[in-house]
Amino acid sequence: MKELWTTMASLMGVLAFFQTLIHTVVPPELRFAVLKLFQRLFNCFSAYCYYEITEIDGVNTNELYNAVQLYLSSAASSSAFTSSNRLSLTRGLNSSVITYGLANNDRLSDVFRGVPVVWEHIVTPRQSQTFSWRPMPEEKRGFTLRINKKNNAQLLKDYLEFITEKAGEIRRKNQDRLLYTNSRGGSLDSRGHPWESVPFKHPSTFDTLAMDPMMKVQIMCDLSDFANGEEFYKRTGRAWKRGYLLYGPPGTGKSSMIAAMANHLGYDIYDLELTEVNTNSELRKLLMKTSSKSIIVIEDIDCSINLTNRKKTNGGSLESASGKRSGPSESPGRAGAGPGPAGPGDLDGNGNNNSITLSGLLNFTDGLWSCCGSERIFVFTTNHIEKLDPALLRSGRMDMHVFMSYCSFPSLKILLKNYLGIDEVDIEKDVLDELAAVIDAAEMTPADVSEVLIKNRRDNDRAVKELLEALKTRAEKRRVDMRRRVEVEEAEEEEKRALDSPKDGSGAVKCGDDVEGDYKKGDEDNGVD
Ligand SMILES: Nc1ncnc2c1ncn2[C@@H]1O[C@H](COP(=O)(O)OP(=O)(O)OP(=O)(O)O)[C@@H](O)[C@H]1O
Ligand SMILES: [Mg+2]
Repeated sequence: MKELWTTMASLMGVLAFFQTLIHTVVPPELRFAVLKLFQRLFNCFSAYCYYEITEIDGVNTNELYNAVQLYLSSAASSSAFTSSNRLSLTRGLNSSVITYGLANNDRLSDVFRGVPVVWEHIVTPRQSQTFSWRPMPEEKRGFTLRINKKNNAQLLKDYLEFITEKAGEIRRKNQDRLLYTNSRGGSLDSRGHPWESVPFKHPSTFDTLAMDPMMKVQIMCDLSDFANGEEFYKRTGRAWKRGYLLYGPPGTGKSSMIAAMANHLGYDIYDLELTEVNTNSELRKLLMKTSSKSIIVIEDIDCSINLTNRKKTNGGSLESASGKRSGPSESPGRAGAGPGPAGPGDLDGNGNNNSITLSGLLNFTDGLWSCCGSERIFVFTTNHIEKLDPALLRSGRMDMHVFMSYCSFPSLKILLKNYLGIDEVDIEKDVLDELAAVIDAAEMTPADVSEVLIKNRRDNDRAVKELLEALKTRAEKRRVDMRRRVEVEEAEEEEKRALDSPKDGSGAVKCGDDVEGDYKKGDEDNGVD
């Protein structure tokens, strides 16, 4: 120990000697160059390489600096005070997340593929204000990366790529999602953007979503596979996109599922209001202005556009897909026509297709234009799947069809946990059995169940009792309705049979009867062409 201190003292002495020597012998204007020379000499003998990443690269912001800052913020928060005593804390506008950062002139160690590296955050006052078109910060900031010389350049490249990727992930996680809408119609904002956005704060997650647990896991895995599937999509030559069709009665959680998907993946949502889109080319422009890592949603697709008369619109839409006939400037007639089921899909007086068609929509989701970005999910919702054109339903078009059903017993357990904070074990056995027995017959939506639970959430016993009552009443009403319907159907059948049977009651065809005429009449009655 004593020897170490002696060596250190002599080293300090040597350094002090050299410093005095430089100050006395070397003229001030050469001092900087001499110091640089010494630094180079020192670097030759050093086992480390140093890389500087400055905040501003010339006059532009250095993206790598921002990425490193974000990456180190997560490293700093995970290793907390173990390697660094001082951390800076920030919270961005519109964000509810607090970010840790490396304090000025502090350092942090990291390990990449088993290789230790050290980051230092260097902040110095900016000395001379050089001329710039934009005001420069008063401080000069940069990160210095120290890495062992024996590690090759490939490692550095991989490490920086890893940091950039990680930073993107953190950025998405930290920022609140954005919900975009095209409710302004075709008009653009000052930046030429057709979408308006607001922070997306929907709290729905897969944990709070009441649905079949198996299906939930399947959808979550599918989403994760999609998000991590860049390599797979590249290898198989498929566009990196996925389509989901959510269908089921109102109040079964289709919109909640979309919010859960966005929160699960950290994607933005583009809520496409089809009734605000006038032409196929407008639709394409909207698509081109969406970002990757987003969910493009068309809610109530059966109500948004007349998708059934496909034959009528097919020819025209091919024209518009080629970009020759449609476009706002070429379709003034449509501009004031207003949306609605009667309008879309029709040809105008000149025979041009100046409106949005099914094939335009399919080009949007499926055709070449759908690939003008990547990592995008299309979600369509409908309450009436039977109303959709088979072209939309055929396999491969929408990758997953998800039926959002009435509240089942497993879903009920999730809602009880969400709203009342209770599990099965907290409910009396016979009440639980009654709930299980009546839930399917009641066909109550999760929205209806939630209403009952919210109303009584201050008193759990009362909430469960009221829910059971509501379920029983609903099940009984359905049973009565069903019986009545069967009776009406039977009566109608009976009446029809009585009308169909020949007056003499024999039913036999006699000579001279107009057989052909009778068949024709019957066919007409049945609506056969
Ligand atoms: N499966 C569910 N899990 C949890 N909550 C649900 C579920 N379904 C409905 N809810 C509750 O009911 C409300 C309405 O649900 P949501 O808007 O998601 O239904 P929807 O299927 O989109 O209905 P619509 O077809 O009318 O658009 C939500 O705010 C949510 O609180
Ligand atoms: Mg909805």
